[in-house]
Amino acid sequence: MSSSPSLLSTDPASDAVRTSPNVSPSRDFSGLWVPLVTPFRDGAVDHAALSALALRLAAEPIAGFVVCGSTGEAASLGDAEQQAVLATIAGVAPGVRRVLGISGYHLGDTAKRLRALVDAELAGVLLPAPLYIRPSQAGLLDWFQQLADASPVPVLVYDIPYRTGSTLARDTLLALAAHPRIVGIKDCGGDFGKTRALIADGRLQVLAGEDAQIFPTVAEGGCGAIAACAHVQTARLARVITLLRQGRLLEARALWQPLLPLIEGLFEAPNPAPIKALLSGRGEMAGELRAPMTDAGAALTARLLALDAALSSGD
Ligand SMILES: O=C(O)C1=N[C@H](C(=O)O)C[C@H](O)C1
Repeated sequence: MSSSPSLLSTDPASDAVRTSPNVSPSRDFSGLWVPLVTPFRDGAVDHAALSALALRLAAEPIAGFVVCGSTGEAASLGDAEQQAVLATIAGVAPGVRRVLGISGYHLGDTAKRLRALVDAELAGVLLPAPLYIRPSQAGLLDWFQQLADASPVPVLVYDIPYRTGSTLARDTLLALAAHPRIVGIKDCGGDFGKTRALIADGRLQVLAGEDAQIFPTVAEGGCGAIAACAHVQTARLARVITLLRQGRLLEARALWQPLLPLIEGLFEAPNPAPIKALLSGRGEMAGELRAPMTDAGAALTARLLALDAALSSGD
């Protein structure tokens, strides 16, 4: 897992693009975010494994953690469990910025949960469209505006139609960019024209939300990524983003292309089963998931372990 100087280390000047110019630090979400898995053991959250994972990743060049996102299996965690997960991460890595995933379909309840975060010391919240309902664009606009009004911290819109059932239209996102608390988007929208339009507009920070889209998104002007693959090969991924933001395309591509088989493998079964299997194979946690999630299977796990090991030995 070590990274050799030849590929990954940097001279100070080469790492100059760490944050976005002209963006206040508290509203800057650029860089590589790790949407943490939630380790389970014998059916319960394994806080020891979670602490060890957060500590390991805190030493890597990341922008922060996304807690209780889709990769964190938030849908299978009760409220008390979510709070405990957040507390564990804040306890072991207090210096690492935290974004909390908040999803739901009841506007009032979701707003209440947001208002309750006033003392949670979060960098932001990650907010998807209401699940299951499939409202009109006007309804979606209203959902995000009302929740952004209620949020005590900056909001990243989570555009993920294949999970929520709702597509956020380009004009809806551009209208949301006018809200003072909406600062960015985690882009799983599957429409690169929309991605480009948001980057060109410039008001929202665009973060790739699909692991395979990290390179094209940042190469076209996005500022980072929230990606499950960042649990492993973290320094290499962070370096790809830094190099792209510096316009060093060929160097970035040389680091990126060897990652693709691993990234593809990590999404051959529903996320987060493969990344949990890989972390389990590395001895970092049990590979347990909560129903209805099912495990990644022995063959995929073995392939992921081999790909990860080969990347690490080639650094
Ligand atoms: O947890 C997340 O946030 C991520 N979501 C995507 C998903 O919905 O599976 C994938 C991404 O790597 C991380």
